[in-house]
Amino acid sequence: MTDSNRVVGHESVGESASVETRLTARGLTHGFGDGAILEDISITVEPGEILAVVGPSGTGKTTLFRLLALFEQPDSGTVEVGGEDVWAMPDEQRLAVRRRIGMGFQTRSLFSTTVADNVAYGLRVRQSWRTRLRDAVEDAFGQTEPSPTVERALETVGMSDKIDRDARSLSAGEAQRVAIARALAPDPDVLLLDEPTSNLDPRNTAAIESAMREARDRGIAVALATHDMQQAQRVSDRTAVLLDSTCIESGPTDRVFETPSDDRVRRFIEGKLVY
Ligand SMILES: Nc1ncnc2c1ncn2[C@@H]1O[C@H](COP(=O)(O)OP(=O)(O)OP(=O)(O)O)[C@@H](O)[C@H]1O
Repeated sequence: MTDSNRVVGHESVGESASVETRLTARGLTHGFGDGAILEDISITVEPGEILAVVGPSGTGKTTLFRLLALFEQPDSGTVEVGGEDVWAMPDEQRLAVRRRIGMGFQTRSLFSTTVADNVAYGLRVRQSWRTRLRDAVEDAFGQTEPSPTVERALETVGMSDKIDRDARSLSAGEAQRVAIARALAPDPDVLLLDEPTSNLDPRNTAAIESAMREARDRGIAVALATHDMQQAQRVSDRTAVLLDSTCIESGPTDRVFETPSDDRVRRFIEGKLVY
C-alpha cells in the first residue's frame, strides 16, 4: 500500500512514526481483580481488512479493544506491532506506535468546539511544537481555514456540510461520525471501533459502515467490536467470536457464519444462545 491511496495523507504530522500495520494480540489474559475477563486471546488485525469481534454484552470486547489501543497493559500475553511487543518498547517508541492507532469508543467524546476543530485535534497533537505554535497564532488572528485533510476525513463519514457546526449541537449519530472522522484524520495504520453504531438509526449506521469500508480499502487495518451479528456479516472480512472469556472461533466471516465449527457459535448466530 502506498500513502497516495490512503483516506487522508500525512499532513505536517512531524512526530509520527512509521510502523508495520499488522496488530497482533497473543495470549492476552486480563482481569480486574475477580478473575480473568479475558483469557488467552490471540487475534490479528491485518492491513486492508475489517475484523469483527463479536460476542454478547459483557463478554469483554471493550476490555480487549482498550488493550489493543494500548490504554492498558495486559496481565499477561503480548500486543505486537510489526512483530514487536509494544510493552517491551521504550515509552517514547510505544507512544509513537500508539499515535498510529485511531480509535472510536462508545462514550461521547467530542470537545466543545466546532466540528472542524474536533477533527483537527488528532492532527494537532501529532504536530511539532513549532507548527502548533504557528497554528495557535493564526487561530488567534482568525486566519485558519479547515485543512484539506480535515475536509476529506469529514467527507469520508458524510459530514462535510457540518464542518462549521458547534459539536454540542450534533445528534448522537452525527457526533459518532465526527468522532470517526477525528480518528481517521491522522491517517492511522489501525482503526479500532468499539460499537460505533449502537443506538444509531439506519442512515447514520450506513454512513459509518461506508467509512469503515473506505478505510479498509485504503489499506488501514480496521477492527470493529459489535454485538450486531448482521453488521459483522455485512462489513467484515474476518470474524472473531468472544464467548466465556475467550475467542472460541475466528476465520473468514462467510465461513464463520455459514459453517461455524463451535456449536455455541452456531447457536449464538441463530439467536438461540442467550446470555
Ligand atoms: N475497569 C473495570 N473494573 C472492573 N470491572 C470491569 C472494568 N471494565 C470492565 N469490567 C467488567 O469486565 C466485563 C467485560 O466488560 P466489557 O465492557 O469489556 O464487555 P463488552 O463485551 O464490551 O460489553 P458491552 O457489549 O456491553 O459493551 C464486565 O463484566 C465489566 O463489568
